[in-house]
Amino acid sequence: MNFRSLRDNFEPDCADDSGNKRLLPEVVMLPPCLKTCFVFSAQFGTSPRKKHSAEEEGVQGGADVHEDFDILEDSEVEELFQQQHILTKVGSEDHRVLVVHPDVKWGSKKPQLTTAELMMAEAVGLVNTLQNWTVLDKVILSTKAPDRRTIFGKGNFKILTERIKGKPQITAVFVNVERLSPASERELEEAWGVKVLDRYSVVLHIFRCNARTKEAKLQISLAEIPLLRSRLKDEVAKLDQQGGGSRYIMGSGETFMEVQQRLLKERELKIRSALEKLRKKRQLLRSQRKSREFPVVSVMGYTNCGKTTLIKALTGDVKLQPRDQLFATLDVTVHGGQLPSRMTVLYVDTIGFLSQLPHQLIDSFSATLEDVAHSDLIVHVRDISHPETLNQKVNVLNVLKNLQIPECLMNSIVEVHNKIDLVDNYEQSEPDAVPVSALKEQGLEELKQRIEAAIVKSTGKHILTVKVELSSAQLSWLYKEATVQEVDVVADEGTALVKVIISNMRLVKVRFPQSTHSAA
Ligand SMILES: Nc1nc2c(ncn2[C@@H]2O[C@H](COP(=O)(O)OP(=O)(O)OP(=O)(O)O)[C@@H](O)[C@H]2O)c(=O)[nH]1
Ligand SMILES: [Mg+2]
Repeated sequence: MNFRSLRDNFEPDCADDSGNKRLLPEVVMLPPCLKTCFVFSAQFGTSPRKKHSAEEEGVQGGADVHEDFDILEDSEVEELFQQQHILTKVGSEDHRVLVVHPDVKWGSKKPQLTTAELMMAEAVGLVNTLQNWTVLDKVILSTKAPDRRTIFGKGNFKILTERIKGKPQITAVFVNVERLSPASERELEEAWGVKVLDRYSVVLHIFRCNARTKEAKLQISLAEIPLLRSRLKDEVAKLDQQGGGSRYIMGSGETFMEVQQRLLKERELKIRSALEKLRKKRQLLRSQRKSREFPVVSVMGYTNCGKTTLIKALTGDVKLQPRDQLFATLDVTVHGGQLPSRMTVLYVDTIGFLSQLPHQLIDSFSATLEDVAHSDLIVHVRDISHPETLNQKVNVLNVLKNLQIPECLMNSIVEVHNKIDLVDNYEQSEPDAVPVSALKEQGLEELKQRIEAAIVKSTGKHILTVKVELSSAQLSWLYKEATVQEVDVVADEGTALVKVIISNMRLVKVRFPQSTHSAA
């Protein structure tokens, strides 16, 4: 018996004690491959048929979940997202870039688990992610003290300067360090006569180009505040040298610096309060999802490892658009999918991680990542074909630790080795990892089974089949309290075998016979 006929057959049973017609299980608006099945909501009510679609809960569809947030005007967000003049140095123009990687060979600043060549490759990848930006030249130069203003010692600095001067086509130099001080940036720009960028400004620029939703735009604007602050200090220091920065502005009783700082503070407060509004909405969506008992699976991993592709393969959501680009996904989006036992889960697509991503950048995205701490399971996707796959794993786990993810979630992470199609003779090095190719849709059934087992464990759910008397209220109780997966009516007995997924808490209340009981 299929679910549609079930729904038709059992409609008369769905009246509550007061005689009101109860809500029937609704079709959840899931991706096309799932549309044929019904998800029986635990939501019964006395109100007229109120549709509880997954879309209402922020489940996609593909369209951007946060676009539905109507609590903030577009113009309000756009105003806050407008690039500030102190930051326009990255601007909208195209760039021909020289990438320089300072290689620290000794001491505590020497990077572990990676090489200068791999770090250079990642820096080049960042530039190539930007449309119309090209890498014209690249060079690795050693340095003992990357913190000094000119990054390099005299000899290497001279070599670099000559190289830049010898290529007049170069419009910008990307120094692959986390953050340059404004004074250092200014000194280098004066010496080289071109724009000088660090990792923070390049990543921020990528974020700016990829931001689609209000939340992403606000988070980026927030991440820019520290940059604005340090640049402001530098500008004022420059003005002071010319004898102007600390002067009072006529009639205001404030110096130029004080006015600018006040404006910046006001801007920061506006952004934070706008983000807080979105956060409240997010909390609401989260609690709605919880009350519907859809388990939530957060899909995390290094940028470009294939998170979006994997969710697309698991859910069939054709609107998802994986891209060979760093930070293609900047917004947390939620997509419904089904596990082997027909349990519906919500996959959360998240922003990717990057090594040496400045903390302030991560902090500004922490509200987005708040959802992760509230999920039932984390799936950690790794690009197993990447030469730095191990380093990337360490990086992701470190960020997760810093996000204060509950220990039980950290201990139950399902690790996925993605892109096995790109590895010749792939051999599983870590027995607990699940090998897949999200692109070629290989290994997905095994992965779904692993996810299901982990979800059942983490949520304390049970999958069981119970026998119900059709003349009693047992069936409607199950519809209300559990996820009904299958109903087999034994017509001459007046009974039905009902396969359900039920939480531990509700299981205690089940008083009718269980024919099979698989606490999976
Ligand atoms: N060959 C191969 N390519 C894959 C596989 N999975 C993903 N890709 C490719 O890897 C690139 C990145 O995929 P995405 O799914 O956008 O990666 P992501 O982790 O969501 O990236 P960000 O959102 O930028 O962090 C795309 O070009 C995908 O087609 C796979 O299993 N095999
Ligand atoms: Mg993505």
